[in-house]
Amino acid sequence: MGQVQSRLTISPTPTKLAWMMHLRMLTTMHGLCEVRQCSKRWKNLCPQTKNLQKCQMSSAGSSEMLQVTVDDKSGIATMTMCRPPVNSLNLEFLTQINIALEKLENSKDCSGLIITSKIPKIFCAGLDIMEMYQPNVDRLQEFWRTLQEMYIRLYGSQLITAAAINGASPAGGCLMAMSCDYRVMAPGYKIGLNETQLGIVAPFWFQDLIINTMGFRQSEMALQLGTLFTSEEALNLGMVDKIVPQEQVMETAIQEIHKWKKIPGFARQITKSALRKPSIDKLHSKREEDIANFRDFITKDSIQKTLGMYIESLKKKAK
Ligand SMILES: CCCC/C=C\CC(=O)SCCNC(=O)CCNC(=O)[C@H](O)C(C)(C)COP(=O)(O)OP(=O)(O)OC[C@H]1O[C@@H](n2cnc3c(N)ncnc32)[C@H](O)[C@@H]1OP(=O)(O)O
Repeated sequence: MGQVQSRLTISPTPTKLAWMMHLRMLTTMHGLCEVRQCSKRWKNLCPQTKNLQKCQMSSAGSSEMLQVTVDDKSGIATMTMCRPPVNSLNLEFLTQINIALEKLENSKDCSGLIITSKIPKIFCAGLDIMEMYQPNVDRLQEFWRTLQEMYIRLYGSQLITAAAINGASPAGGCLMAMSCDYRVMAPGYKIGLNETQLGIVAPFWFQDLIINTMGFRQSEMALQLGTLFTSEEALNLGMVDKIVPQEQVMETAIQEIHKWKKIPGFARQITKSALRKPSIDKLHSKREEDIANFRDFITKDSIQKTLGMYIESLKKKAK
C-alpha cells in the first residue's frame, strides 16, 4: 500500500468535506459517536491484542453490528457482519460499513479485505426492507445515498477484496459480494438479484455490476426473473468463483488474497481502476438523479402496497 502512487478517485461527489459533514450529521442523528471515535482510535483500541488490531464498532447502546480486525502480519482485514436476525442493511449499518471501508482504505497496514458474516446461514439479506416501507422521505434519500457510497467504496477499493459468503445472499447482499474482487461461497445457499420478485427494480448500477460480473445475456435473464441461484449455479455463471465447505470459506478467502498479493500492487490497482472506473463514474454523474428516481419509485402507493405484502409474507414464513 505504501508504494501506491495513484489511487482511484473514490468519491468526488459528495466531496470529502461533504462526506465528512454527511458522517457527522449521521453520527449526531443516530448516536454513532462511538463509531467515529473507534474509527479515529483504530490503532489504540485493543492494545492488549498482540497480532490483531481489533475495532469493535458498535452504535451507542446497541449490540455490535460490525467487527473489523486487521492481521498485522498479513495486512488482511476481516469485516464481520453481525446484525441479527439477517444482516439486513439499514442506514446505521451501512454508515458503519462505510466508515470502516474508509478507514481500511486509508490504512497503510491493510492490503486486503474479507467480508463475511457471523450470523449462521446468512451472509446478508440485502437492504432492510423496513427502510423502504412507509419511509420518512429524508431518511429514505439518505439511506440510498449511503448505499451508493458503500458500492462506490467497495467496488472502487484499491484493496484486494474477497467475499466469504457463508450464507444466503439476496439482492443488496449479492451487490456487496459482487463488488468484491473474489467470491468464495459455501454450498447450499442462494445468491442473486431478486428485486423483481419483490416488485421493485434494481437500479442501473446494480445492473451494470451483474453485467460486468457475468455478461449481458445471463444478466438480463437473471434480472428480469429476479433469479436466486444456488451456490453451484452461481459458480457456473461466474457470479461466484469457488465453492468450498462452510468451514473452509474463510481460510480459502485468506489463501486467495495471499495469491493476489503476489502480483505487483501498483499494476493490479491500476488495472482494477481502469476496469471499474467507468461504472463508478457513471454512478457519480447520475447520483442525484438516481436518488430522486429511487425516492419517487419507492414512495408510489402501488410499490408501498407490494412491499407491505412482501413483508407480510416474510413474517408469515418466519412463524
Ligand atoms: C428501487 C429499489 C431497488 C432496491 C435494491 C435492492 C433491494 C433489496 O436488497 S431488497 C431486500 C431483498 N431481500 C430479500 O428479499 C430477502 C428476504 N429474506 C429472505 O429471503 C430470508 O429472510 C432469508 C433467506 C434472508 C433468511 O431466511 P430465514 O433464516 O428463514 O429467516 P426469516 O425469513 O425467518 O427472517 C427472519 C427475520 O428477518 C426478517 N427479514 C428477512 N429479510 C429481511 C430484510 N431484507 N429486511 C428486513 N427484515 C428482513 C424477517 O421478516 C424475519 O423477521 P421477523 O418475522 O420479525 O422475525
